[in-house]
Amino acid sequence: MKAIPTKLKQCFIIEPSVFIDSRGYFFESFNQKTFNELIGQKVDFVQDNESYSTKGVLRGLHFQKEEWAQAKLVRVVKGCVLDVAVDIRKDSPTYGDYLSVELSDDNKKQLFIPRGFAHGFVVLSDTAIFSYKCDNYYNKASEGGIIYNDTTLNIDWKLPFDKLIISEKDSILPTFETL
Ligand SMILES: Cc1cn([C@H]2C[C@H](O)[C@@H](COP(=O)(O)OP(=O)(O)O[C@H]3O[C@@H](C)C(=O)[C@@H](O)[C@H]3O)O2)c(=O)[nH]c1=O
Repeated sequence: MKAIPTKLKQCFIIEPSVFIDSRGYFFESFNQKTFNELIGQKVDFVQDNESYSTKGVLRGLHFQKEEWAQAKLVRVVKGCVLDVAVDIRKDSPTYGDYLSVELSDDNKKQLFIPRGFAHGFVVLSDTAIFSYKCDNYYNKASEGGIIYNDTTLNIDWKLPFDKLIISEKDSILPTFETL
């Protein structure tokens, strides 16, 4: 397993070691000890989530506020998504920068997104199963978000806006400037 640093401090691309033989493949999708050593921090994941979406579905950009903030380790079990993490740590030199990475069942990449980020993804394949670990529990009252087409962030979602499928909740999220 490798952890590749990104332009956003504490945000890592994780590449698992995949063992292929005549039966198929095997890989450790998570190993707490290796993971904590590689990223140089101790993260205690407490909740696992999975979602299924069709092509063009965009979920995000989401975060939980203050003491309910969540670090996430995200991956794709089936299909391909463009995953986006936005640095919303006000004291960060990369405040307002975003990282986008294609995650797929083929490349098996994972993205570790620390607390203090907004997160979202768009499905590029016909369907996708998205799976992720969180280091804090879901708390509806502390949910926050940023609108996907925010003009300050100017995120390239790789699909035309008229092909996107977005929940009612996500289509009325506030702008980055209002954070
Ligand atoms: C996120 C979440 C949702 N729910 C419920 C609330 C709601 O009725 C239903 C669907 O919720 P949402 O529409 O918020 O689901 P979704 O848009 O998939 O939300 C997720 O988006 C991605 C981008 C993230 O980063 C996640 O942290 C999470 O915010 O599931 C839980 O019970 N537990 C959870 O942890």
